[in-house]
Amino acid sequence: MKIGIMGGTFDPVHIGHLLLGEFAYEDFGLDEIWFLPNGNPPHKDTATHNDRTEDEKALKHRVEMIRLAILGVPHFKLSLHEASAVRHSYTYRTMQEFNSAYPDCEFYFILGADSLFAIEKWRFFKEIFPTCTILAAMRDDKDVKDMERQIAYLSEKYGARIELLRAPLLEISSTTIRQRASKGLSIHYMVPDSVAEYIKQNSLYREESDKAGKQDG
Ligand SMILES: Nc1ncnc2c1ncn2[C@@H]1O[C@H](COP(=O)(O)OP(=O)(O)OP(=O)(O)O)[C@@H](O)[C@H]1O
Ligand SMILES: O=C(O)c1ccc[n+]([C@@H]2O[C@H](COP(=O)([O-])O)[C@@H](O)[C@H]2O)c1
Repeated sequence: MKIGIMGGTFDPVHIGHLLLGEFAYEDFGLDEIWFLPNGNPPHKDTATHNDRTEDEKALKHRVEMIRLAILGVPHFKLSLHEASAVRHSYTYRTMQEFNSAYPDCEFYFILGADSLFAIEKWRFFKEIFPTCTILAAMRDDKDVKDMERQIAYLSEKYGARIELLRAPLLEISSTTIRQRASKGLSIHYMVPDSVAEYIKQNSLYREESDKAGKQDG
């Protein structure tokens, strides 16, 4: 089996993530795409620092939104392998564990340009390359030439196997969605309807004063 791993923080999952998964699935003849939310990303400020309950609550929301976003798509699965708010999520470790647990599977790690250009800062990043082929999509200001240069650089220096993933360019990020939701602006069409509804129902990303107002009213 050929498995695509769509790793991310997914705070929240958006159509940019889903499109990467879908194009990787089709263009590389993959059998399944596993969405892999990281529980405790060492590199992002999702942790509420010393408040384990809040971290767990936030992780539960991120996981639930993926569950809703991929509902009814048989080739999209949710992997809870990194879904611990306590243990740090490191890609090298997860990919080594996947390789050991599923020796008959071939893994493809899907990421966007920002991740491809930052990968040398990841924990024990050289250990990732033997475990998978990386499928890298363009994003933001990185064009095909920038991508090809970075792919050639990582391939020559570390023997990495990296392919360019050609998916529609979408200037959408979880940051933009959180910012829009916090101001009460529409996030429709940036996330699946079910995810927009979940964010609304649970008052996610709202200013604290708004949440208090909602509870009062
Ligand atoms: N619009 C997009 N185009 C291409 N790649 C994307 C896009 N959005 C996210 N990705 C990629 O998906 C992976 C997971 O992304 P992540 O969950 O951090 O979302 P994000 O939108 O980058 O979040 P944030 O704005 O909070 O940093 C990363 O490898 C990232 O590069
Ligand atoms: O292992 C690491 O050190 C590491 C550092 C940064 C990012 N990653 C992984 O890269 C994927 C995309 O990360 P992000 O920050 O865009 O959500 C996700 O699966 C992260 O766990 C991994």
